[in-house]
Amino acid sequence: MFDFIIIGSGPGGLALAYKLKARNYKVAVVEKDKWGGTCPNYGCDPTKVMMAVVEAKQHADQLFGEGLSGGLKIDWESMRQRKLEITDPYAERTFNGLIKSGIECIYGKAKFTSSEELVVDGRVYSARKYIIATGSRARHLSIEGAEYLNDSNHFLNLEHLPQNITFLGTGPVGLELAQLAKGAGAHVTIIAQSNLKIAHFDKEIGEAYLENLKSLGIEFKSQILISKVEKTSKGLILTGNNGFTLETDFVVEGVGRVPNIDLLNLDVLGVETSSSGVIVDEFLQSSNPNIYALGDVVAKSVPHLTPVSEFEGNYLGDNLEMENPKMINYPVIPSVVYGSTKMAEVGILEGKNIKVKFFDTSSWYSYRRIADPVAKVKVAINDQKELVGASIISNVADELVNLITILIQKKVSLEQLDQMILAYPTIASDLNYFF
Ligand SMILES: Cc1cc2nc3c(=O)[nH]c(=O)nc-3n(C[C@H](O)[C@H](O)[C@H](O)COP(=O)(O)OP(=O)(O)OC[C@H]3O[C@@H](n4cnc5c(N)ncnc54)[C@H](O)[C@@H]3O)c2cc1C
Ligand SMILES: NC(=O)c1ccc[n+]([C@@H]2O[C@H](COP(=O)([O-])OP(=O)(O)OC[C@H]3O[C@@H](n4cnc5c(N)ncnc54)[C@H](O)[C@@H]3O)[C@@H](O)[C@H]2O)c1
Repeated sequence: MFDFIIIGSGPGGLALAYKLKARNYKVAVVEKDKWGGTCPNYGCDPTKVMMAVVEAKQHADQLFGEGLSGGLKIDWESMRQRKLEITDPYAERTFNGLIKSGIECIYGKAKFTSSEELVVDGRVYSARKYIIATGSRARHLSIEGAEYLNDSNHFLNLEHLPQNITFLGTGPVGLELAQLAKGAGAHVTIIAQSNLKIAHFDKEIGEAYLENLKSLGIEFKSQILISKVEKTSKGLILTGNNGFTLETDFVVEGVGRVPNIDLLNLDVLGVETSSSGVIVDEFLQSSNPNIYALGDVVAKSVPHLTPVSEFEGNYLGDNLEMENPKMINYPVIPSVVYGSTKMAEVGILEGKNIKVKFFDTSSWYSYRRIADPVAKVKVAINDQKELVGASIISNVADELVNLITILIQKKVSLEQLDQMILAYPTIASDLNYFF
């Protein structure tokens, strides 16, 4: 009998496993696929390793004629090989790390029985408490010819890059993978089912991000709902509303994700779920007191991101079975859509007594230096003169949003910032201009 069995070895499950082990509990982790979960094997890490190559080329292109000459070309096959070399060893390293720490690793598909036992590929295990950390998987459209649609995993594993690639959806999956395909030389189209906009992001910054993608040569088709995919001798034909048709070689769905709850047989334990995942309270406890959930599998309003899953894993690791557990209290959470030009957002941008300031930073020295093509920052400031939110587009938006996140979370004032010396010229040395 274990104290805790964690189902899923993604960033959330791992953070929790190590915390509970450090508290001397008997812990097991169950995994049905690659140890480490989505982020290192199929998500954040493989996409950003490949993006580094695309970024390097675009940064060089930005300086073309300004001291740089000659052209660079991206080779998909070696870019993919580099990704495999960096990310492939991760699963084995994760497994070895767990074993070395004395955490039991159980390989296979987990499923509950009515007596609160866990069956993993026919073997039965039990624990005092279980934590569901099973993440999510790509949502697939149910349309005619759906078998010709691919998800992000298929795209990232392509040995050769097709000439014409079409992405469905303008979420981060579609927008980021489209830039990898375009950077490596494919003709790329993104199809949006509604008007062109990027959900949750500031309208103006989102529009600037889409305009930048168009300037790179990515084509957009808006208000198109694809209803059929047909295979022909030349490739694929997509059919949509209003007589829309498009010939293409390869289609990638970036139409959201579904929680991995269906395999677990949660109904027999009275665990409440919705189509968005496991329903939990502010202690991450489900409607069955012996079952908790964390990470992407949870139905929640905070974003489904790696650091959020890790935060929840650490939270449970510190609070499970403590006499006075604290309620989970999320800090401000930054989100980034990557690319050479990145879009990033944190905190709030409107509200009572909040003033919004807009800066076109493309003429600032830090941005001129790298010939950043689109650089804008919107910040929100409260009546205490503290930053409470920001929306950013630039080559360095990911770094800037993290710095602003620290300022917001720690309520750093301009006076406090002025007491610090930060290396110049860097993105940090501009921070006091935003107040
Ligand atoms: C293409 C892509 C790019 C992304 N890029 C970023 C990014 O740049 N930054 C970012 O923060 N986030 C990014 N994400 C999101 C990030 O990957 C997830 O938020 C994160 O991995 C969630 O962690 P988790 O621990 O909740 O679940 P997961 O990492 O999904 O882990 C869950 C694990 O549970 C296992 N499992 C499921 N069911 C069972 C079962 N019945 N039995 C046993 N095991 C089971 C799965 O095999 C999986 O390994 C990206 C996602 C994708 C798809
Ligand atoms: N940079 C990052 O942090 C990053 C990168 C990639 C993925 N992720 C995470 O992965 C998850 C999934 O991302 P995603 O982009 O797949 O999902 P998403 O939910 O963010 O976006 C889905 C998109 O698909 C569109 N859509 C839905 N149905 C459609 C249809 N029938 N036809 C065309 N378009 C349709 C939606 O309008 C939306 O634009 C998110 O939780 C995200 O946080 C994060």
